[in-house]
Amino acid sequence: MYEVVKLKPAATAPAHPAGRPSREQAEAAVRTLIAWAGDDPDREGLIDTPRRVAKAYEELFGGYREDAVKPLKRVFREVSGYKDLVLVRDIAFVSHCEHHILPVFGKAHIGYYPKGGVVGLSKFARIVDTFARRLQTQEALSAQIVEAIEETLETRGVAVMLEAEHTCMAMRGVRKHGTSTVTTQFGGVFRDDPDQQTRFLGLLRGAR
Ligand SMILES: Nc1nc2c(ncn2[C@@H]2O[C@H](COP(=O)(O)OP(=O)(O)OP(=O)(O)O)[C@@H](O)[C@H]2O)c(=O)[nH]1
Ligand SMILES: [Zn+2]
Repeated sequence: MYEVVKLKPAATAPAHPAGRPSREQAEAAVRTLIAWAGDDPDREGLIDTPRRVAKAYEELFGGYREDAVKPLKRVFREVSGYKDLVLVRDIAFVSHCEHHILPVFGKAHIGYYPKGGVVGLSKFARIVDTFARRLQTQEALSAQIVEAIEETLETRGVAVMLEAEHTCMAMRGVRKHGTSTVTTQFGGVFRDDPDQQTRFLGLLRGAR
């Protein structure tokens, strides 16, 4: 059922065929949800809430209007021949699950073996952020990050691990707090060589 969606990472969005609704339509939808929850959208405390929620959505889902691979296009080649593993750990992210539109809080860890040069370390956080600020499953988010890096950077291999808490499991439904979900996605030497996966996982567990 949760088949990993093959998104073209460079695509800004799998947009609705009818186009983006207007801001007024978005605000009207929030009014409807407030009334559905059981409150009066016209009372003083709530009158500006539809405007605020639409504005918050602009930010929380800004990833639909960004090109995820653009940050990776600036490559530094003068690295004295460095070709070993680069691992960026603990990239905090907030996403939203596509089933309940509730927050997912997590950390991403990204490793790669450079081939044609290296990229600025902050760029991995930018990629995570762009994909995270879309409606997601954790599996698809993991796969999209690897696919974007593989398609844009010359590497011998890319590895991604995400650890996240899904508030849709904590706040509602089964109401289990503190559950974390771990996903991994491997490309290149990490996919082909179990020893490389072990090295990546070992460095993740290593001294902090
Ligand atoms: N595989 C996967 N599942 C997710 C993710 N985020 C949320 N879910 C799950 O999506 C499922 C949706 O299940 P449904 O039975 O369609 O919806 P539901 O009745 O709201 O499910 P409950 O949460 O069990 O109450 C739930 O089991 C969630 O835990 C994710 O990133 N990956
Ligand atoms: Zn959910």
